[in-house]
Amino acid sequence: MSSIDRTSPTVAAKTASVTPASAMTTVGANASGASPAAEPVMALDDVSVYYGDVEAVRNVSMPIRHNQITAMIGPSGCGKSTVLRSLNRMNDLIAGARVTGTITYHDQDIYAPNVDPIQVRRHIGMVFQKANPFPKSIYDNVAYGPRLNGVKRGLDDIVEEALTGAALWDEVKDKLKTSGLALSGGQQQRLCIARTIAVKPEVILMDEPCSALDPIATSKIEELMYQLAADYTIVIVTHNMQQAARVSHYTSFFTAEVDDAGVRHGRLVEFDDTSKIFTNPSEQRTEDYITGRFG
Ligand SMILES: Nc1ncnc2c1ncn2[C@@H]1O[C@H](COP(=O)(O)OP(=O)(O)OP(=O)(O)O)[C@@H](O)[C@H]1O
Repeated sequence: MSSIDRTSPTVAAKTASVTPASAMTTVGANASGASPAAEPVMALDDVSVYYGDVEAVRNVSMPIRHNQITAMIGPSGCGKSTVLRSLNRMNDLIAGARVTGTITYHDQDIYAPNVDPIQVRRHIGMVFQKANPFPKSIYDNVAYGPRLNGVKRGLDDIVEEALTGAALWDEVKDKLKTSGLALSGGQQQRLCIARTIAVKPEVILMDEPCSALDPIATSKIEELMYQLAADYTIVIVTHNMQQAARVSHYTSFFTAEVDDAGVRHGRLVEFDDTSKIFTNPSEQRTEDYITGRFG
């Protein structure tokens, strides 16, 4: 296997039911809309991530379900970003980082020796904490990935479609030649989302995409996430529990534990429907965290 196949029959049918974000505004009020029927697109099985000799995250197992939004929450340093980066092999770019266990995408091990990480990232895209447009025009930012993939024709349509999908088209359609860096922070983040969806990934990883944004720009991105979930599977790391409760269908709660040898590791405490995590979690540690008793 040298490439990654996203057309597995296991996810041929779109099974998600998406609840409008506006219907989910307060912590605990989330009707979740989690679709138990949604097939996993990805699965983590006993995943540990090391930086050199240090095991930063230990034994994580959870599914990432098709066209659902999965949030990762937990206190600082518990390994949320580390796990997120392992989902599209971004950790490969960090010297000394190593993943054990299995992460599959459509039942294919993305760390198998014959899998090309660039192919993985084509199917599993990423949006970072700080918007990072290239110092290029808005058009060229969005066209960058398709051009890299050898697309020469129909770029105008691809750019319009991606900017429309990222809820930015109306704001920029008359200034496509303007630098992406001239946009506001929230617009830059939506430009980065447009850049990501222009290459039509199936999964979008978002690492605290709103942490640098004001509340209005944040609510636009949250609304956008909900729209994107009709077509994409999204995994989001967020420090903001209300955000996790508002936007996600599933939530994984991580914490850091100190083992018998005194070494600190990130652990997945609980994974469940977001509504369950925020109203009736199974673990005391989850309840303590979401009620603000620690973290
Ligand atoms: N590039 C790296 N090299 C070495 N150690 C790292 C690296 N990145 C993260 N770590 C360590 O891995 C552990 C988990 O970090 P990570 O950033 O994944 O946690 P997090 O839950 O996302 O934290 P935060 O919420 O503060 O962003 C921490 O102990 C951190 O110091």
